[in-house]
Amino acid sequence: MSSWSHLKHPRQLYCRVANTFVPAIVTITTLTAAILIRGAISPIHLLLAILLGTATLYRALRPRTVYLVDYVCFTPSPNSRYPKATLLEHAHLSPWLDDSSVRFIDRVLQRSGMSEETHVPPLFLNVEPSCRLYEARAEAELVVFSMIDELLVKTCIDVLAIDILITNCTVFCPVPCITDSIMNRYKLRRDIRVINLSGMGCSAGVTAAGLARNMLRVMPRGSNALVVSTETTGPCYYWGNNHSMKLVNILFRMGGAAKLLSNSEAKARFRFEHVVRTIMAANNSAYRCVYQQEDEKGNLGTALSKDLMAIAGDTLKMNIAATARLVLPLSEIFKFFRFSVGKKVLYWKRMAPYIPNFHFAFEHFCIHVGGPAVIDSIQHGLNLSNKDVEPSRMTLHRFGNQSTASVWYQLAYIEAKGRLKEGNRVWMIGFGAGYECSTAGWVCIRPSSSVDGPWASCIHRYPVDVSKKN
Ligand SMILES: CC(C)(COP(=O)(O)OP(=O)(O)OC[C@H]1O[C@@H](n2cnc3c(N)ncnc32)[C@H](O)[C@@H]1OP(=O)(O)O)[C@@H](O)C(=O)NCCC(=O)NCCSC(=O)CC(=O)O
Repeated sequence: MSSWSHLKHPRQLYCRVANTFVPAIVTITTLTAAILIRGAISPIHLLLAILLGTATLYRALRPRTVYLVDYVCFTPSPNSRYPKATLLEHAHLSPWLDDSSVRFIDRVLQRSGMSEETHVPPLFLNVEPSCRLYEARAEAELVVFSMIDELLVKTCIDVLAIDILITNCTVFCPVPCITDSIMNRYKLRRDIRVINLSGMGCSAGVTAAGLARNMLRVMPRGSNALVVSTETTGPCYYWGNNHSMKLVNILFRMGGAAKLLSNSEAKARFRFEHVVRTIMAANNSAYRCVYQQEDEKGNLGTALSKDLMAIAGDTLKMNIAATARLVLPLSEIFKFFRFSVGKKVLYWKRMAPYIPNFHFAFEHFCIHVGGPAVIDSIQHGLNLSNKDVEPSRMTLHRFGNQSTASVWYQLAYIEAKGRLKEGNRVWMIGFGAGYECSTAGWVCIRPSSSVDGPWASCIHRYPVDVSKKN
């Protein structure tokens, strides 16, 4: 297949010609005609010709607006349900875990804010889930392929119309990579742009969407990007007794989200407004606060530092400073600016911290489901109400920490509750290893007309009261 083979596709061919060649030909012809006959026409006509040419050229070359056509969240099978009692029983039966670890698992499970209905892959039904490569691959393929199948049906897109494929998965990075498995299964075109992100933690889903946006902004109109975000839980399993590393086994669950982005508005449900990334990896404690390592016995796992909440709060503050000027009205920007100058330039130590009111900019908030303490910390940091963080708490309750996909389950929750209206603005806030905070703003063009996806069978039971810790 040559690099032009996709142009055999009539829609692609039409878009390429309409977007690239027609504006260029119109511009060149107009300017040439104007120059050739400039003696015969008045200066005003010449000026108009130049203006028309410039406008046409600007329209052809300006960065394009990017849209979300639709998204799908992985719906786990009821067979993969993982009650807390199963995890605890396995901990009791495990020959490797000491009493302190079993007590720790029990205590954190009770305070995790999670229900009895979260999901894991079948290998977790073993007392010690030793994950081999084929099992990790099976988990990744189950989640990724079922989501893409559903997304293709939902959006009615031909696989040959996909121009960009981006996947993100932190821990499982096989050879060939997940993008190659997708290309192999769906027989995607050879000339598409393919990117596989790994090691980037739970903010990578927002990062991947931002990357797709940047690419679509400069591609021919009508280009499409498939972005697939997941985390495989099997390879994350930690066998040892280090509590900070054990937390991952307790909080993380199976999940994923697939999204179709496009630079054509046709069929789009959301407009992608902005993306802001704040990366704190230059700071040592931020760099170490989500850290893959081996414990003293050589067991591989990822340690979550007790400082994580404070670091997440600091990273969010920096992200807010960059996001505020993009989304807030001038009055709020001015108040925030006055606070920043007072605090940082004039050193007014007793000045009360000013938290911008983001309700001026967004109607809905999708905050990464790191754990109950992470959600509490962000709620406090942004001065949000319990209603604002309800999608986050309910997603944690129903599905656990699904890493990078969790913000999409929250969007699905808001839609399933019928709360998303045309013109509503959504703020997605992802946190992840690095330490990184990636935020994205979306405007709803068309809310979902039906309740489908992961909340379909249980939305009538939500919200539930999670304030009482058992
Ligand atoms: C773990 C919790 C559910 C515990 O709930 P509470 O805070 O209500 O209870 P608590 O403070 O009494 O803590 C219960 C016990 O857990 C211990 N504990 C808490 N955090 C710990 C940590 N990071 N390492 C080791 N132990 C820890 C406490 O010391 C206590 O032990 P003892 O009983 O011995 O006193 C909560 O603290 C929480 O949500 N933590 C955030 C988890 C987290 O880091 N999530 C981010 C995942 S990474 C992610 O999503 C993004 C990404 O990076 O990619």
